[in-house]
Amino acid sequence: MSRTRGGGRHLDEDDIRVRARGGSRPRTRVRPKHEDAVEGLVTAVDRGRYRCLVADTPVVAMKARELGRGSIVVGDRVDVVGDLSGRPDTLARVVRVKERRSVLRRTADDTDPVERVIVANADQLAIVCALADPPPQPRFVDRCLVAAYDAGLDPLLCLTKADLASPDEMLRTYEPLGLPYEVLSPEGELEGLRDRLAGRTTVLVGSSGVGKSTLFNRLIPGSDRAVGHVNAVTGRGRHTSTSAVALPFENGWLIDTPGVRSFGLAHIEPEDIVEGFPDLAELAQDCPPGCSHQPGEPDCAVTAALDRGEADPERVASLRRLLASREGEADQDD
Ligand SMILES: Nc1nc2c(ncn2[C@@H]2O[C@H](COP(=O)(O)OP(=O)(O)OP(=O)(O)O)[C@@H](O)[C@H]2O)c(=O)[nH]1
Repeated sequence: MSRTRGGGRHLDEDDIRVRARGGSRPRTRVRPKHEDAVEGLVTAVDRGRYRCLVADTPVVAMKARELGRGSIVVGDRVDVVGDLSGRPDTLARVVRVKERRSVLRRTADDTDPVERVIVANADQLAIVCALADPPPQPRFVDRCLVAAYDAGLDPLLCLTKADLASPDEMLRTYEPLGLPYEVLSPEGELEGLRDRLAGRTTVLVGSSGVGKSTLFNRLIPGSDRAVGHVNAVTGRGRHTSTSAVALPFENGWLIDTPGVRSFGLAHIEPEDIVEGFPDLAELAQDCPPGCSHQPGEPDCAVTAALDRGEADPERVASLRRLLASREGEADQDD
C-alpha cells in the first residue's frame, strides 16, 4: 500500500491478494479492485458512518476494512463503491481517501500530544468573535489564528454583535496582521461576507454564544444547525454535536464545527507560527535555536531588529502574543 503525504491511502496491485496459479477451485470471493469506485465528498461523520455526496446524491458509507485505522474526516475526497443509490438503509463503502490539500488539526489540550484532524481540504478559517455578550476574546482569536497558519488556511475575522459594541478596539488589535474581517450586526448587510465565502471551503469556529448559529442560519436559511447535525448522517434524532458538518454554499462549502470551542496547540512548533509572519521569519533565521523571540531572550535577532527600528513593533507584539498563546500562557480570556 502506498501512503501519500497528506495521509491518504491508495490501494495498488500489491494490496490485492492474487491466488496462486494452478489452484483447483476458483475463489468464491474475489476482492474487488474498486475500478468502479466513484468520487465523493465527506460532508458529515457520525460513529463510523460517513455521509458522502456522490454526484449530487447523499450516500451513507462505512469505511472499507482495508483502510485500517486511518481517519476519514469532513472535507475528505474519497472513492466509494457499493450501493450508491442513497436509498434509506443502504450502505456504501469508502475504499480510498485522496491526498489532502490541507488539514485542520487540534490537540485535546496543550499537554496532550495526540492530535486530531478536524477537517480536510478547507481553505479558509472564519473566526467568529462577538464584540459584546460575551465580551471579545482576543486570546481565542489568537489561538484560532495559530491553528489557521499551521493548517495553511486563510483566516477571516467575523466580528458579530456590532449593534452592541464598537469594533474599533478589536480592529486595532488585529490591524498589524492585515487580516480580512467582516463586522456584522443583525440588521446589517451580509454581502461582503458572502463574497468572501463564495467558491471557497470555509470552516467556522467560535466559542459559545458568539452568534455562530445565528450567522449560519442567516447565510443558509432553513439550515437549522442543531437539527441539521442530528439528521445529516443517520436521519434520526441523535445528538452529534461534536462532529463537523459541511453544507453547500454558493459554489463552495461552509463547515460548522459545533464541538470545537478552542484549539489545543501542542502539535504546533513555534517555527510554524513564525512562518505566518514572513517579514519576521526572515529576521528570526539569525536567532539561536529554540529562541522564544520574547523580550529579554538573549541574542534574539527579532528583538535586535526591533531595537534598531527595523521591525514593525506592532507585528512583533502580535507574533509574541501568538507564541505565548502556543505556550498556554494566555490560555483563558479574562
Ligand atoms: N444583539 C445581538 N445578538 C445576537 C447577534 N447574533 C446572535 N445574537 C444572540 O446571541 C445569542 C447566541 O447566539 P447563537 O447564534 O445561539 O450563538 P452560538 O455561537 O451559536 O452559540 P452556541 O449555540 O452556544 O454554540 C442568541 O440569543 C442570539 O439571538 C447579534 O448580531 N446581535
